[in-house]
Amino acid sequence: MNDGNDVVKYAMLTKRRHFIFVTHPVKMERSRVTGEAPTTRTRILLASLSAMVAETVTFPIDLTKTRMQLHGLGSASASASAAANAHRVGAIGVVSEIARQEGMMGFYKGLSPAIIRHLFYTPIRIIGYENLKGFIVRSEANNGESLPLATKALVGGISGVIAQVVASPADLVKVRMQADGRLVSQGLKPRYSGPIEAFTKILQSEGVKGLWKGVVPNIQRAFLVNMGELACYDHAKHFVIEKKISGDNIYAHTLASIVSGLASTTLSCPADVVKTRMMNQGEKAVYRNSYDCLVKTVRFEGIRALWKGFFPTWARLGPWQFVFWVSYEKFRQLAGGDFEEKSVKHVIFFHFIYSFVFSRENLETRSPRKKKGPLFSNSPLNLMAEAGGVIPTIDLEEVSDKILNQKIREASERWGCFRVINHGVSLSLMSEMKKTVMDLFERPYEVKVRNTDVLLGSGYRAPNEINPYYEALGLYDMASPQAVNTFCDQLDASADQREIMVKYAKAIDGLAKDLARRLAESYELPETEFFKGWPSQFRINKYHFQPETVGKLGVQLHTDSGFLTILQDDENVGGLEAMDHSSGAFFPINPLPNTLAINLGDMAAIWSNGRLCNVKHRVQCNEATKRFSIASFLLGPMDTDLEPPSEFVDAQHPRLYKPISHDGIRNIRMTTKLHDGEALKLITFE
Ligand SMILES: O=C(O)CCC(=O)C(=O)O
Ligand SMILES: [Fe+2]
Repeated sequence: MNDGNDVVKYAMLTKRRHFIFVTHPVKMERSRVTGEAPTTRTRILLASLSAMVAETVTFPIDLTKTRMQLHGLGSASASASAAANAHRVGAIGVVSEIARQEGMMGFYKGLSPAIIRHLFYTPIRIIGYENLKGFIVRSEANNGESLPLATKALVGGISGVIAQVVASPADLVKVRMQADGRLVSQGLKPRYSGPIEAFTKILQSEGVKGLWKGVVPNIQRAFLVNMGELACYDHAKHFVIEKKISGDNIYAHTLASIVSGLASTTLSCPADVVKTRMMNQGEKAVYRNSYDCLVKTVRFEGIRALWKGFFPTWARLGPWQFVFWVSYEKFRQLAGGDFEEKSVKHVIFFHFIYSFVFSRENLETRSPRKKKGPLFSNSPLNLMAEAGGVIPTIDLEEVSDKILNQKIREASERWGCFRVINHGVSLSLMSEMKKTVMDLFERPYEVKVRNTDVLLGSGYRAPNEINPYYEALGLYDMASPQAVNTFCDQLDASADQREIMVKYAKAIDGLAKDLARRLAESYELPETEFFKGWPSQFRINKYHFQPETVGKLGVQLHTDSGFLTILQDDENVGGLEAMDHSSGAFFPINPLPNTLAINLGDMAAIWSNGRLCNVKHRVQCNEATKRFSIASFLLGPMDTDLEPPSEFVDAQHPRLYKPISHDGIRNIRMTTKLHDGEALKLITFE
C-alpha cells in the first residue's frame, strides 16, 4: 500500500519492517524489504488516533488547570491574587476534589471538543511536516544528506501555521464550548448543544470570517510550538539513534519526545506571555503591539519574565508530546503489518464515537461547585452571586460575627467586590450627601479649580480630551476633619453641606475600618488594627453621559490602588462593571438603593500575600443620563512599606510581593501607566 509519497521514498525501514519517522542521511534509500509503508491516508488516520490518545491521556491535566482557574487558583494568565490562592489548594487538592465529587469520568468533561480540534490540527501538521520535508530533500542536490535543524525548524513552523489556519474553526468551537461549560457551572444556560450546533451558530451569526477569529496570535503560537516540537523531535530522535544511544525503539522515542516537549515549551512561553498581556490590557492600551509588549516586558521585568508560566505550559505539552510520539511510532510500526486495514476502520470508528456521540458532554456541565468545595462553598451568598452574574450582597447585621467575617472574606477573595446592606450609614445621610455632591459640581469652573491636588490627582479633574465625559472633585485625607473643611472652603460649601460632609466622612471611614478589621479577624490574625494611621482619599465623580456617549467608557478598566474602597454608586444609573478574575468576564454592578459597593484594591492583594482580589472594574455609559458616584478609599501606609503578616507566608505560600508603601505603588502605576493591577507584577519576587 504505497502511494509513492516522498517520505516513504526516503524513509528508512527498520529490521522489523517499519518506517521510522522522516528522512535521514546514510540510510536514505527506499526499502527493499517490503516497500510497505503507511500511505498518506493511513498516516493521517494514525496521527489522528495518536492525537486522540495523547489528548485523552493528558486531558485531566488540562482539566485540572482549568478548574484551578475556575476556583480562582491562577495560572500564568490569571491575576497575582489568583496565583497566590493556587498555593492554598493546589493541583492535588483540585484533583482529589474532582475524583471525590464526580468520579473518574469527571476528569473527561469537555474532552470531545478538544479531540475534534486535534483531528484537524495534528494530522495536518504532522503529515504536512513529513511531506514538506520529503519534498525539500528530493529537490536538494545533495539528495540523501540530512536537513539542517534550521530547515527542519522552518518546515515545522510552516506546517504548524497551515494546520492552525485550517483548524482555526475547530479551535474556536472548542474554546466556545469550554466557555459554555463555565456558563453551565454558573447555573446559566449553555449556548450550544454540541460542536455541530456551535459551528453552525457561529457561522450564522458571525459569518465565515467569524470562524477565523483570533487566528493571528494562534498561528504565531503554532509556528513556535511546531518549530520546537516537530523539528526537535525529529532531530533528537535521529541523534539518539545515530549516536547509538538507543535503537529505534520506545527509548529513543521517549527521549526525543522529552526534548521536543521542553523545546516547544521554551519557544512558546514568551508568545503566551505576550498574548496574555495583549489580551488583558483592556481598552487603555499599555502596549502598542506584541513587539512593544515584548520589549517593555523585558525592560521592566527582565528577560526571565518571558518564561513566566513555563511549568504549567510544560506540564501539559510535555506529557502530551510523550504520549503522542510514542503512540504514533507504535501505530506506524503496526500499520506496516497486517494491522493496517483493521486499524483504519478502528480509527474511523473512534473518531465517530469520540467526536459526536460524546459531544454533548462538554466541559463543566456539572458544576464543581454544586457540592462543597474547599475554597468557595456554595453558600447562598455565592450561589446568588453566580446564578445571576451579580456580586454578592452581604448583610452587615448578620447575627454571627464569625459567619459575617467569613462571608466578607469569601467575597473579597473570590470577587474582590461585594455590596453591603444594613451598613450603618443612614439613608438620609446618603441622600443628603448625594444632593451635596450634585450641588458642588454646579459650581463655576473657577471655583472647582480651587480644589487643588494634595497628592497628584487628588483634586479637581475637569473633563479633558482623553476623558471628556468624566469630572471629579476630591480630597486627601478624608479621615482628617481639617482636610474636609479645607475641601468645603475651596468649594464654597454651605454650613449644612459642611456638616453633611463631615458626618459622611466619619461614617464611611468607620465602616471602611470595620470591614478591614473583619477581614483580619476572618484570618484569625492577632493584629486586627493593621490599618492604624492609614490615610483615606475621597472622590466624587460626575459622568456627563449623553446620547452619543452610549457604549463608551466613562472610566477605563482599573483596580483601585488602595486597600479598600467604599462606593456610593448612583442608585438610578448603572454602568459600573467588574471583571471576574477567574474567567475574565465582565459583570454589571447594578444599582441597588441604600447599599454601598465595596472594592478591594492593590494594597489588599499585597497585605494578604495575594489572597484578596484587587478587582478590575470600569464604568461604561449605558444610557444618556448623568451619573454621580461617591468613592472613599482606605489607602495604605504612606511612607512605611506594607508587608503581609507572617500568617500569610509559609513554605506553600511564598512571599509574592516586595514590601511597598501606598505611595510606592501609586508611583509605579503613574510612571508605568499600569492602572489595572498589572503594576503588582513589577514588584513580585521571582
Ligand atoms: O463611578 C463609579 O461607580 C466607580 C468609580 C471608580 O471606580 C473609582 O473612582 O475608582
Ligand atoms: Fe475604582
